[in-house]
Amino acid sequence: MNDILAKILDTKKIEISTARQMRSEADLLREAKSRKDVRGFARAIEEKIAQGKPGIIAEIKKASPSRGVIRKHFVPSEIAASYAAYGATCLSVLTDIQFFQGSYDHLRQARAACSLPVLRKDFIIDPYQIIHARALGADCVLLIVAALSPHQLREFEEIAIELGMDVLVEIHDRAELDVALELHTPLLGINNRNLRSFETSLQNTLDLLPAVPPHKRVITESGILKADDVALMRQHKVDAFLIGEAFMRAKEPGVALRDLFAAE
Ligand SMILES: O=P(O)(O)OC[C@@H](O)[C@@H](O)c1c[nH]c2ccccc12
Repeated sequence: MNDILAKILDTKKIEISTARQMRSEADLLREAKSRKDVRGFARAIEEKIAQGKPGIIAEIKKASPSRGVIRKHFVPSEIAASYAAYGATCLSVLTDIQFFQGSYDHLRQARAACSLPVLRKDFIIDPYQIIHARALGADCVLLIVAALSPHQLREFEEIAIELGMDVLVEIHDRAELDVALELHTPLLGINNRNLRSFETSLQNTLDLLPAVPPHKRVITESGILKADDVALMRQHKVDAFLIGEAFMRAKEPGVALRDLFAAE
């Protein structure tokens, strides 16, 4: 696996073993369980869609391996407040340090600045990170099928649910879809960006749609940049979106969100 995802996952292993030395899993678990402040992530999306509006997960990310630095003026609390003011449904906050210039503090600050449910956006390969997510305040975790075995996916979903969080399972192709369908979560993210090559095509969501059973909530992820992209997805009954770059490049991210969905 000589690709970007493989590099990220190798780095994660080191990050996690260092984190474990700083703080034990048992200690983290105590903190995670003592928090009684979970915000319903999946529920927020369903409520929006029930009102006939799109569910919008607005992402807070400073940089990415494919784009470099996306946003120089980066204040997570300001961005979160702006998203909330202009109608975002949920937040997604990158906590990966090495490749996305994220941080745990970004998540804490963003969540404290609004009342929206928050997804910890990271590459989860160890239960420690799920427990850490809740200790930080996350309401949902991302599980990437390309990064995990079917056994790990089931085990990790269990741990997240046990802590009261929702799970967004991310797929990229048909084989991954079949694995994801074994999980309980209704939230199915179809990434238009291949995490191995970083190429993006919205056609990826459209191609996989017919194979998705009706009880799953499809969230189209990555590469949604213009109103036409939103319209194309809505025509195909895709009502939930995960969008980062298009908002992060704008002066006022919330305004960009409102404008992108002005026709909806
Ligand atoms: O910035 P974009 O193209 O709107 O994409 C957002 C989000 O989908 C993307 O950041 C993403 C999707 N899956 C991921 C997994 C890890 C890191 C990042 C991601």
